[in-house]
Amino acid sequence: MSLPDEVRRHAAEVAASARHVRIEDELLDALEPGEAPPADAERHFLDGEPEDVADYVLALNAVNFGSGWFPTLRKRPGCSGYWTVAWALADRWRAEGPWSAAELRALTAEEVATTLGQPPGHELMALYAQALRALGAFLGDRRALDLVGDAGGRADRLARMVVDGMPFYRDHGLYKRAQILCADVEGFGLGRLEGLDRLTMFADNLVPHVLRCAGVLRYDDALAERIDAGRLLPIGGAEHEIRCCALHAIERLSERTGVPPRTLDAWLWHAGQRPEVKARPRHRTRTVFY
Ligand SMILES: Nc1nc2c(c(CN[C@H]3C=C[C@H](O)[C@@H]3O)cn2[C@@H]2O[C@H](COP(=O)(O)O)[C@@H](O)[C@H]2O)c(=O)[nH]1
Repeated sequence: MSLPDEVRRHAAEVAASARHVRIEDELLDALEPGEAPPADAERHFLDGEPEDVADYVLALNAVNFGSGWFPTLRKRPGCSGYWTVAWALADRWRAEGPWSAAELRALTAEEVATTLGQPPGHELMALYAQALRALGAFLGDRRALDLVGDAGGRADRLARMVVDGMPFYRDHGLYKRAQILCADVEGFGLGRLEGLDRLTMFADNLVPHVLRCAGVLRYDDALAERIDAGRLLPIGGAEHEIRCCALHAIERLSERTGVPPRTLDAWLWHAGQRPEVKARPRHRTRTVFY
């Protein structure tokens, strides 16, 4: 069974037995998912050689987590946590070029903090440095485009390669970051991967929040109060139910609309950047998975 199909089945099983989260099916039909986000050539690194852009996409995806710590990050003006990290990394690429695999293997938390404009002792910077060192070890003497080539143009294989090769991708059951990496390979123009439309939604904390704001996901009172009070949720349990129910709801919406889950995800995540959506607290879990 392909990795995305494994995720689809897992999420359906969790959604069927969820105790804290319910999908309001009739509101799902009424959902306006929004529209495709515009390319952002300032906050992303798009304007370089394909090899350098590929290295950027891999490094950015290696640190595409930390939402549980984002309220403690120094954000760039008008930027969310993700965009703060993406923009700072793009600036580094424009100023000094890519980190080579050897440089990745030697990265310290202090260097990562300096690059991203964060306090040196920040816990998330140590995790980012660990993730980037693991990327350097995983690449060996390859560059990012070589990795895409090794996947033989198949999204499922690329996803499994990074899950097998780097522990921080082992978001078992949902594999959010392994799947979004595949979408980004195509999204950043690095090549065609077959099977992209079989990818599921990318189970982070923002898309489920957009669904909650639309009434599609309903949390039980205790869970809702905890999230609205900004209290962290431990990994597993309710946060896993939230992510599985969101993913399962998007599967249903995809079946009805014919729009691939990865496209619905992009529209909804982009919609989630709106101030009125950001004004309401979403669930926070400190994990390397999203
Ligand atoms: N489901 C889903 N989750 C996504 C993304 C992205 C950005 N990627 C796209 C952006 C342009 C390109 O098209 C990339 O594909 C980040 N995240 C997650 O969000 C969280 C951070 O959120 P905030 O606090 O607001 O920055 C964090 O867990 C991060 O892992 C996505 O697209 N879908």
